[in-house]
Amino acid sequence: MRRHMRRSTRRKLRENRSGPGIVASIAGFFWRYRSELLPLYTGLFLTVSATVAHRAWGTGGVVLVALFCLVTAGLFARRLARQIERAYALTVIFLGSGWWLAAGILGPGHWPLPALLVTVGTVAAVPWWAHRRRRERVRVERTIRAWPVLAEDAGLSGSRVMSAVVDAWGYTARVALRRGMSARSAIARADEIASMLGVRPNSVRVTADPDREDHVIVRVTETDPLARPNPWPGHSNEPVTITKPIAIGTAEDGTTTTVLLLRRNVLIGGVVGSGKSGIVNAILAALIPADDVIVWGVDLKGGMELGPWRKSLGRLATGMDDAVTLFTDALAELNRRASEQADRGERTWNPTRQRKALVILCDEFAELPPEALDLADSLARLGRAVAVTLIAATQRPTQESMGNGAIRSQMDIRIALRVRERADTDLILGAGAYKSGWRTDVFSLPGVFLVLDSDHTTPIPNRAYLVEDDTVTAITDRFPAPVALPDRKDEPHADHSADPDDALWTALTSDDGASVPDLVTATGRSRRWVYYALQQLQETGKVHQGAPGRWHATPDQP
Ligand SMILES: Nc1ncnc2c1ncn2[C@@H]1O[C@H](COP(=O)(O)OP(=O)(O)OP(=O)(O)O)[C@@H](O)[C@H]1O
Repeated sequence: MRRHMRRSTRRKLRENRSGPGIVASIAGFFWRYRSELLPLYTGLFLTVSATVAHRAWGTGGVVLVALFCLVTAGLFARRLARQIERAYALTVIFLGSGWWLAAGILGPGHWPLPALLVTVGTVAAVPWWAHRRRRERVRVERTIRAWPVLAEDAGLSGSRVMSAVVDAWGYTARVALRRGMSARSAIARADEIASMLGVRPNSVRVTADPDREDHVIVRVTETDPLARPNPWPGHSNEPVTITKPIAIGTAEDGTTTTVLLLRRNVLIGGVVGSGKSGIVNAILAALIPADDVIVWGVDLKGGMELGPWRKSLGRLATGMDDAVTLFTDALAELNRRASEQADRGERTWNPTRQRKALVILCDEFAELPPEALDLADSLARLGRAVAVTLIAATQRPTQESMGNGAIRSQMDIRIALRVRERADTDLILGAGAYKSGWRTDVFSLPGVFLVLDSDHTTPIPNRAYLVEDDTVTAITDRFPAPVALPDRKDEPHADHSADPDDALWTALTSDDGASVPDLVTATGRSRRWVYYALQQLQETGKVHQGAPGRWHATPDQP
């Protein structure tokens, strides 16, 4: 890349300049390579200044100046961000001041000072020459200088780099366009910019500057941080809840990619093998431990994808008829919640352990029969207030496969993996996304995605966590789906007012636990109901018997 840029910059400069003098060329060389030549310049400066000091000042003056320089430079060096850089700078300052002190008193030609300057100076220069961040910075500076000359090749004549930030994987520059040029036309020139810079295909991303139409942000990724699979990191120590964003991968800039699922529907799209099921797995791995959510799955590949999660799913439908039944029941649950909300006089359903959010996750959404699509449409439209979330994964979310586009318009979070055609990016992310720089046709690796929602408004590539099969087994063994409490319509006792599920848990979590008669009184339900509830909760390890006849909620295991 560097050779390519250097060559074309020189060619352009030759074309633009009329006969540079030899002195100008030599000066230009020493200026251009000033970073690499800094050790030489430092050695020269030390020699000349020590010669002057030796001739002009006495020993006292030299010592004072050396001490002053040592302390001042040392204070500056301490401000460097990295410890290793601070240590290097302090060592060089110490050695340089020591040599200068000796040279100022004895004269720079006094043996062995010249030999020491050359040998110690060369050894000390090696880390400087090798320092990756310095080299990166120099390279970006050169790119910025060369930009106005090279930009013509990419159809961006008149543009200039306003600022640039170098990071571990590349650099990001803010580019001012020539007057009259729109950000959109610069965004369409990402490939030409990559060619102009001589970098890998698809390693340049151009996005609009939110503040100005005549500026764009150019991101050049030199080392792809997403090239390696991103292993699932395990659960954090924080309690998992659907009310907080969950982590599903890592962004190109090294930050964790999180999405908030509560009161939002999710569309995941991408070609075969792009990693849709991988994202579904990452979502499940993060969500399953939350005790304020129950997940129902629809997998029209006969359970191939969601089958391994069966133990942790409240329900799993693997056939067309099952899917229709599941969506019908989900809609009935939604309506039940809505009327319960109305009775309680509450506007929104706030998920708790007893009143869980419901997430319906559907792989191969486009395969659903039309009647299920109608039900899914109602769920997507009406589910937010009662904490029902629909997550749909599909290859191409066309109008037909998304219930004439009605369901697509209800999808608040759009996750786009690799697509084959540009138009498919717009199908997943929304019209105009591609032209605004949201390009996923350039992705080649499974699990690399863009996410668009109210929290993610710039097209930063991410890689989903890769959840291996044994991780799925470990999670499902540890977090089996909670068993629904029996829904028996026993006559409540006259003094009963609380929700029976809430009352049951309150009684079971009290210090002394509760006996069956206590639970009957607390819940207002029959003995049979209580026995049945305890039996189910015991099977899933949620309750245990302490003293004979007394039941306790089992504390959450670490
Ligand atoms: N985040 C990821 N990191 C690395 N590899 C992944 C990731 N996600 C998926 N893969 C790999 O890519 C391959 C295809 O993934 P997956 O089955 O998720 O794709 P898909 O889009 O669901 O395909 P289909 O449309 O056939 O269901 C699998 O071999 C999987 O191991």
